Amino acid sequence: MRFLATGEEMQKIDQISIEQIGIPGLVLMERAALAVTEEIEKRFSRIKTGEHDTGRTAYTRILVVTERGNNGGDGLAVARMLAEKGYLVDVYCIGQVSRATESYKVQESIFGQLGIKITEDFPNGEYDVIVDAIFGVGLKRDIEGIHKEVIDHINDMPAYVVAVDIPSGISATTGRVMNVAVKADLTVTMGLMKVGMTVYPGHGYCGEILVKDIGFPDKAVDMVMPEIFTYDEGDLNRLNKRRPDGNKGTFGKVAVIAGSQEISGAACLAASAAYRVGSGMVKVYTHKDNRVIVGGYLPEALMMTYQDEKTAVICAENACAWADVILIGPGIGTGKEAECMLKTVLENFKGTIVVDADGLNLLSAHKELLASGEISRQTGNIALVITPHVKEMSRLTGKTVAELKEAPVRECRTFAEAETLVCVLKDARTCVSDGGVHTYMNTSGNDGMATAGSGDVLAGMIAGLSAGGISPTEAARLGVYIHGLAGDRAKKRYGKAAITAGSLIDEIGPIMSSYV
Ligand SMILES: NC(=O)C1=CN([C@@H]2O[C@H](COP(=O)(O)OP(=O)(O)OC[C@H]3O[C@@H](n4cnc5c(N)ncnc54)[C@H](O)[C@@H]3O)[C@@H](O)[C@H]2O)[C@@H](O)CC1
Ligand SMILES: Nc1ncnc2c1ncn2[C@@H]1O[C@H](COP(=O)(O)OP(=O)(O)O)[C@@H](O)[C@H]1O
Ligand SMILES: [K+]
Repeated sequence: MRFLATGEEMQKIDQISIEQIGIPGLVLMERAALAVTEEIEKRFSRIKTGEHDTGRTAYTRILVVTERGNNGGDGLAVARMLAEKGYLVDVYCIGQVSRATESYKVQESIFGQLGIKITEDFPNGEYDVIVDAIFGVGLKRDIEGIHKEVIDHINDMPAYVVAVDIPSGISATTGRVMNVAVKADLTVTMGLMKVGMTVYPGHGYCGEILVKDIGFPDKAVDMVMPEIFTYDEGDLNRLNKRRPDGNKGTFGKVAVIAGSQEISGAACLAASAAYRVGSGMVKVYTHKDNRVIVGGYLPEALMMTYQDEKTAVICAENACAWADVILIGPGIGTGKEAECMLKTVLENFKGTIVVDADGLNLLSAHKELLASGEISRQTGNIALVITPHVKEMSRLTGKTVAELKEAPVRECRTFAEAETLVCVLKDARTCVSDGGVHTYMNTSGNDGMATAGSGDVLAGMIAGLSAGGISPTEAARLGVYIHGLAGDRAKKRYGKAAITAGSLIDEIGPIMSSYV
């Protein structure tokens, strides 16, 4: 588990490290600069290769662009370190002298001692590398005037761009482009990954991202305790180990209420995904027209079918009596039969319910259903997990898609807290909240997963993990994380464009195998 810091949280960590714990700011700055310098050295040697036969030595030319904040201070230290190593370095500083921070001034005075010049006009030369040290986490408002001109100019140049801490112009908190932003090839960020570099559009401006430890003490991070966290591969050990003496009842029974007269695939995908995360038994409740298709796709699935409202309710009642976890919604439509089944499940089931897709559209149209079982949810006896994408969330909350995209973490958490449920707000970066202080933000996966049925697979995975005995919140986080990893494996195997929902299911086993 690793924290992702907002701009404000990172500045607090900085401040506590320096002012309360006593680590000198310049020590942190030198370590930040060293980290950037080393990465440039790895990629560009001092003398350019392949140009010896011209008869003269060609040196790598580097332009460092700074403001007079501490990000600029990092930049000056990078310029000095590279110049000491023999690179040809020019430094261009924007900004008023009066705004210089103390650490910037120290770096500037070292420059004076060494006789390195800082220019106050954008140099005309050609550069191999540009180091962007204009703004870091201190960026506050939209960028205008000379700063905008300089950033536009950097983006027009053919050089390789290295951003110090974060590309200038990206909000470290929201990932928003503050009017204009540097498009980096590499971003070397200090201490913690920033939220704004994880979400879009910010992520798209970072290029390759490296997080460097520059000595912020854990104590400072613990004192701030950032609100957002993500998982990496080490977190797969949160999965339950399978019991060698277990039987199919031990590993959980999942009811998948999915599909309708017109739709059969959703039930197949969700049920199959529930099996692949380890469920002992999966029973599909679907329209009778789907019996042959589901049976053919997944002979392992148990099945019960309905053909009208009355038999739909019987199906839902059977699921309530049989299952440990019920997934309801993929492809069920929004007709009377679907509505009756959802109502029956929400009012009667005493376990974890996962509601997806059409189930969510029905909830939007019948908000009173959200209240059924809320008291039992408050006491922790049962749980409700919802998996809306932003459009479905918009229908549920009445907020616009733009409003939700502006603050997905806040919206996800607020809704989860207000309705006592686990909310999985799906997008390119999916958030999971159970209303608690900390929100999970997923960082696995890729745009190849924007393919029909991908959400059905996720819903089946969450239901299956939860039936295996993992708490609903953890099942939602791990489900989202593994779903993304499956997307990343499928991307390597087939290429992004060729990923299908079915190909995601095939990747689940290898991901889980070493941990379960
Ligand atoms: N405190 C320290 O000594 C350390 C700071 N570090 C670096 O310092 C950065 C943060 O430094 P600062 O807090 O000084 O801020 P920045 O260097 O990010 O920003 C510079 C200044 O620009 C001004 N500004 C903000 N938005 C503007 C806009 N739209 N147009 C014009 N001016 C604007 C702000 O007033 C700010 O003081 C980090 O990102 C990191 O790179 C790290 O080196 C670690 C150590
Ligand atoms: N650009 C993207 N990057 C990463 N994951 C994505 C991206 N676009 C979609 N996804 C993921 O794919 C899934 C799509 O689910 P959903 O919208 O419900 O599709 P469907 O209804 O077709 O199954 C979600 O888990 C979502 O997070
Ligand atoms: K920067």
